[in-house]
Amino acid sequence: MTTGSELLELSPVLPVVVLDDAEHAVPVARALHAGGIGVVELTLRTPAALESIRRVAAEVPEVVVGAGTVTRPEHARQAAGAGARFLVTPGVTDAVLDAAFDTGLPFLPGAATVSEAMRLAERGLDALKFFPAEASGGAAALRAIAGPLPGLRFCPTGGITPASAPEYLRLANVGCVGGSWLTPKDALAARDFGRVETLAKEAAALER
Ligand SMILES: O=C(O)C(=O)C[C@H](O)[C@H](O)COP(=O)(O)O
Repeated sequence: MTTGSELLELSPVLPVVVLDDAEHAVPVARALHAGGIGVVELTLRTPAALESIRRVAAEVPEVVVGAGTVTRPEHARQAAGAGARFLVTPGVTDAVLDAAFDTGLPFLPGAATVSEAMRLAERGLDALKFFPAEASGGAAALRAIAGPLPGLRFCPTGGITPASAPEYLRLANVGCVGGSWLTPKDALAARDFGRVETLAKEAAALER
């Protein structure tokens, strides 16, 4: 996988995972894989994130691990150093964009408006994260954007549920959806990785 567009093809759902404990990283990645999902976005929101990326990259190579919540240039460099194979940002600044390009990794930059999407397209990007998806108009907004910007494809994320995912996945300009529902906080705290596997199975079966 070398481009953002290819990243969109890996799974109907890109699991967005917040880990408080790096000990959970490998069992979560294995549970997702057992459920049929071979990609995971570990968010850089917790002190455990970089170590978690390192562990999944080293111990679960069958899962493509990436870093989410890349909001500062150094995040991009740190994530690449830890072994992340892609980056996801909720939005962009020029510095974050430059740092993401510098890593050479595929990445999904966040955009919530037509103007933001056009700026990213000008930089040669054709696969974007639509964030925050539900709050920014949801599937109706993406349907409207497809008219003027037919060359762009999206991974809508933010407020998406198993119930709302199918409507997004039916859109021609949606490659996959992002969501945190596959790894509920209480399931992780209880080390209930079987639940993660079950949720992954249901997500992997979603049609697009
Ligand atoms: O951390 C980031 O980089 C973000 O941009 C936010 C996440 O993608 C969403 O918080 C996931 O959304 P939920 O599925 O609604 O929990």
